[in-house]
Amino acid sequence: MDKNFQEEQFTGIMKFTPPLYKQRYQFIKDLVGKYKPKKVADLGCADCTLLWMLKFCSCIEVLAGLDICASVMKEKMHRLSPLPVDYLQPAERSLTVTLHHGSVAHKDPCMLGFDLVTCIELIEHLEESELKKFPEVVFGFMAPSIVVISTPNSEFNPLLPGVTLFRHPDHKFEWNRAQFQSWALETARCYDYSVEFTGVGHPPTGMENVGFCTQIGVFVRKYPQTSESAQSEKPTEAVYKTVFKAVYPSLKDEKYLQNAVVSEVIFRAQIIKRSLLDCLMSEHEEYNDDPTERKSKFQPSMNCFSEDLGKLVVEKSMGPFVDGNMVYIPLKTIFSFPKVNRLCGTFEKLCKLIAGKVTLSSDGSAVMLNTEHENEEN
Ligand SMILES: C[S@@+](CC[C@H](N)C(=O)[O-])C[C@H]1O[C@@H](n2cnc3c(N)ncnc32)[C@H](O)[C@@H]1O
Ligand SMILES: [Mg+2]
Repeated sequence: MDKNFQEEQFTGIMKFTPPLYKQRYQFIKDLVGKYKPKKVADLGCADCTLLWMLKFCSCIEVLAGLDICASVMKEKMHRLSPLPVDYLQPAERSLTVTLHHGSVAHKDPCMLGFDLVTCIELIEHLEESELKKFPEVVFGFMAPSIVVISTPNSEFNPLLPGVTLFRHPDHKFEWNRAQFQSWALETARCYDYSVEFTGVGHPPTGMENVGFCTQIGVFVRKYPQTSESAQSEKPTEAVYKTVFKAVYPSLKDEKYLQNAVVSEVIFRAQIIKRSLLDCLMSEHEEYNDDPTERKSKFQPSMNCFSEDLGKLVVEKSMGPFVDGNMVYIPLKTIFSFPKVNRLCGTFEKLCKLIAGKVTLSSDGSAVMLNTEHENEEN
């Protein structure tokens, strides 16, 4: 028996493991993993569960949902808001999530420029007049690189207990594989897409001829969109109503980048200061000399810092030192830490981001920390 399908005596209880809706969402997640789209729109997004799952895909920078029913979208849309952790540790990517109230039978410029458009269990809910307009809106107007459409495969229905006509009372139709494939092939031909058919929800052993429980068409646009074709028919009027918008904190935003860099610089400087003072104290104990005299001329060997995790190779000339009550940690040393390096990119950017936020030596080349605070803490 197939591993994701369990059945008892065929006419008895049948259930998919994982549940079919989860298999559909996982199919989309896998596709996102494969194609790495930046902008994804989910049409007929209902309670936004798929969008919520997709917000964790780090390639995605724009997520949009559309549904004709505003109340179902609003039910759990708070799940799409940033969490406290998103502010504490802003991600490197930017992410904007928007929900629109409207119909897939209408064009709206907010749906332009997407890489992937998903329509999961949507088309069978469309009235005949809406279904007629759907290809022109999705493939002609939105024209994303990839469209995924899933819909029930009616050939599987005899295996589902209790299903007489349709699987759901709101379904306007349910197609067999030949019907779906002929509609999909004609749509693909008309709008210059290729289409491949697959599905989720395997039939039980011996019943393979009925096909998947959910049939899926993956449409890929044949030619890259030219700016001319993208511009050719832009309606001036927005018809959808935006019901939700969240802009996630991101290191792409200078404000969050500055916070992250300043905290990292202070954190690194504190660690170096502590190692330096520990070295100083152990050398003092070893030689039993006058620590104040030693302190003022102390320039440690880099061995003191060799155990600092993740530190790049540091030249001896970059070494930190103590002068009087101040510890000087050269910015070059701090820049050599991988995380600081990655966040800033260039040394100039590091200097710019911390200017006015971190106390620097008069020539601006080193972070200055007071040794006094160290003693107060102890
Ligand atoms: C069966 S639900 C599928 C929900 C979701 N895609 C999923 O897979 O869990 C179909 C959704 O399509 C929405 N819908 C129906 N007609 C629509 C239309 N013309 N435009 C946009 N959404 C529509 C319904 O409100 C409903 O939320
Ligand atoms: Mg349905």
